[in-house]
Amino acid sequence: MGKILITPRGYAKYGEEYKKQLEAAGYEVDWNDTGKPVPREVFVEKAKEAEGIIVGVDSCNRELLLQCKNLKSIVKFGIGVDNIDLPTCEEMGIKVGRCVGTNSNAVAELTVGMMFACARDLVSNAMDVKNHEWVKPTGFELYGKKVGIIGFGNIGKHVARMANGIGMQVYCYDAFPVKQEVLDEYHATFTTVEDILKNCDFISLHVPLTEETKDMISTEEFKMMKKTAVLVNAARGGIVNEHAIYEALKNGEVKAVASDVWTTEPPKDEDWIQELLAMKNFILTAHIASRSQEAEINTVKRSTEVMLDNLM
Ligand SMILES: NC(=O)C1=CN([C@@H]2O[C@H](COP(=O)(O)OP(=O)(O)OC[C@H]3O[C@@H](n4cnc5c(N)ncnc54)[C@H](O)[C@@H]3O)[C@@H](O)[C@H]2O)C=CC1
Ligand SMILES: O=C(O)C(=O)[C@H](O)COP(=O)(O)O
Repeated sequence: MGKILITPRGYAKYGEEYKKQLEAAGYEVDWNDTGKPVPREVFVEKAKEAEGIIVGVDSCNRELLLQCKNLKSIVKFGIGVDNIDLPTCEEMGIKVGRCVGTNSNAVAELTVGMMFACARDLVSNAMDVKNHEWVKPTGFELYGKKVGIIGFGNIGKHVARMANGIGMQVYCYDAFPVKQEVLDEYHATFTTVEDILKNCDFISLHVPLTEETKDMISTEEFKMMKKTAVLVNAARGGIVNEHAIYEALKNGEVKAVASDVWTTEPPKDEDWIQELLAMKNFILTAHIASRSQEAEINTVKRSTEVMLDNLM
């Protein structure tokens, strides 16, 4: 009997019915219902036996894949496949699937929430109040401001839709041309990354992590931004150079940075990172953008469908 390994915790929360579908198709399903990440050595041992793996952020690198002689399909429980060695999968004939669009709205809502939080110092003010400091910072409104969306895919478009509702001016850039009717639908103006960096009040990143996007925002790019700019990264750690965030905030080059992601999650215990985390105008969340009930339920359903399609 073929085995399917499922590691994301979200699957076990909502997946009873979908696990049964996989079993009815003749597979033995091993899912992670511990509520904790699967320890690496356990993941490796189980992956070696599996025909299919539904995976969140566990690394499916070449070293692992070469040991997975039965593996026919990996399905990302989400969208970003930077943790999966795609060339090795191709070489070994392993099909890789994603759950396109299932978490886009959730990520966009967190992104826009971060924009509001940065503009009005919500996190730092709430912390001040918890520390018995009744202080009143003056922030600014999103209405009428320019938002620059880099990566105009599923999430980028949801952010644009929300920005339209707020009354922001929407600018976007993508590596691929965006049709005029799509730009019209989102009241968006296609422009360059440089224009977004220099002129936008809010800059939001929604590109995958690739060789091209690694360090896309670093020291030079921060220096191009307005001193009042807010940068939000709910895409991937490594797209923004993290030491450059520290330098830019320390030197007052931008108003605030919010990130849901980090190169090494959780961040390492280094002095400069601790200093950055203590800054009032820096927000880091624990890669939670896709963690809404709605997105998790959509993703359980879709990851099951994609796995069954791939294995048939
Ligand atoms: N924080 C979180 O929990 C989550 C983060 N993500 C991240 O968000 C990223 C985007 O997700 P979706 O919008 O669903 O993907 P998508 O594939 O719909 O959109 C990505 C867009 O980026 C564009 N792009 C690719 N390389 C580019 C480059 N070098 N320069 C400019 N544009 C480029 C693509 O053409 C595409 O339009 C994912 O790859 C993933 O890393 C996704 C879901 C959850
Ligand atoms: O879809 C993506 O890309 C993501 O970043 C995932 O949704 C996040 O993965 P988990 O931490 O939920 O396994």
